Amino acid sequence: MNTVYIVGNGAIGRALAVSLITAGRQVVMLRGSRDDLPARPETIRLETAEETRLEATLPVTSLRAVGRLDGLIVIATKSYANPTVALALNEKGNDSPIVILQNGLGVERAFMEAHNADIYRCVLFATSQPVSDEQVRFRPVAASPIGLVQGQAGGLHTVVEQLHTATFPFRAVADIQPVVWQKTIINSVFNSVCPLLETDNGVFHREERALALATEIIDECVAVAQASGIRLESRAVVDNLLQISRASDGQLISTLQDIRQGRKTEIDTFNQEIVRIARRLQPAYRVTRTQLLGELTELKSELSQKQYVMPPAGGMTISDHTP
Ligand SMILES: NC(=O)C1=CN([C@@H]2O[C@H](COP(=O)(O)OP(=O)(O)OC[C@H]3O[C@@H](n4cnc5c(N)ncnc54)[C@H](OP(=O)(O)O)[C@@H]3O)[C@@H](O)[C@H]2O)C=CC1
Ligand SMILES: CC(C)(CO)C(=O)C(=O)O
Repeated sequence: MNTVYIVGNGAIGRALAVSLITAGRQVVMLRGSRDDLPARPETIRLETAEETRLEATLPVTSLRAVGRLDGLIVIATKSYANPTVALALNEKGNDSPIVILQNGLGVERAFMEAHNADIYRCVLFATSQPVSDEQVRFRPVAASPIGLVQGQAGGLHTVVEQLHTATFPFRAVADIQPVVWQKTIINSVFNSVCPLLETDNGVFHREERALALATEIIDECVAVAQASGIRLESRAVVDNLLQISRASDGQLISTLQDIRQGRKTEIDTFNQEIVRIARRLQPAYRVTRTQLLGELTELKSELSQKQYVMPPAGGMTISDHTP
């Protein structure tokens, strides 16, 4: 049986690990951000849509501690870690296929530059969030599509079979790029507007003005997608945004959680990547709303990392950030 190596012991990586182990597959979890941990078993509980709880114990070690990886490699880290993770995999002389389970445009680039292996891209139609140190709440919305971005198309169905379970479903698609664009445009709206308004994902189906702003951003980004040869219509993206807004009413987007906890965000692979692509077009496209929202989100993240503190009675202080 082929081992599935999951890099990134976060909300998505853990949900995938439990779904695979409880279906009888072989899994090793590789920590992406830590290389100082001894190998040890870890028990993870998964709360799924039907309120059923699945539990699995799996080996957890660090990416740097393992030797050559012979199996299927799944990348479930945050995308800003990709250059470092791709380099660490490259140092192992690795040629196992890689599947990238991340949001964002161009997130596969670091792996394509570092590896000759087959590289697949998945667009996640699921939400997953930690409930405690051992427990994750996971909700699949639909089977997550996987498509080839580098290498031989013949392996796609085998890769999907290796990852697909009833708990965390996947499906093969011939062309993943339109799906990547649609989801990235949706992320460019959710992951900037919600953190800036300090509100939950439901705002677009509740508030007409928020939906009007979302539609303007979507129109800007769809024009860039179409000029880049991607078949995508604004109406379909707006409908999908509204579905997600209704389904995740009350939930806080990951970017807002990242900002509140002083962590980096993935906004560079959403708004800012679309801005870069728009600039390279001949003639260049202007995506002013998308760009401004991306820049404000980046700035908010930077300020939170510098630990600006807003005291309750107004006036701002800057806390001492001596490391
Ligand atoms: N959660 C969700 O509902 C959804 C998530 N996604 C996407 O899935 C991907 C994974 O997200 P999610 O699991 O929620 O994220 P989490 O923050 O829960 O986990 C991400 C993992 O990334 C690793 N990581 C973070 N920083 C670094 C670093 N500097 N170097 C190396 N590794 C690092 C850590 O792995 P370790 O702990 O092993 O060190 C961390 O656990 C993201 O691209 C996200 O946008 C898409 C749709 C929905
Ligand atoms: C757009 C959304 C909210 C859909 O799950 C998402 O991608 C996320 O949770 O990061």
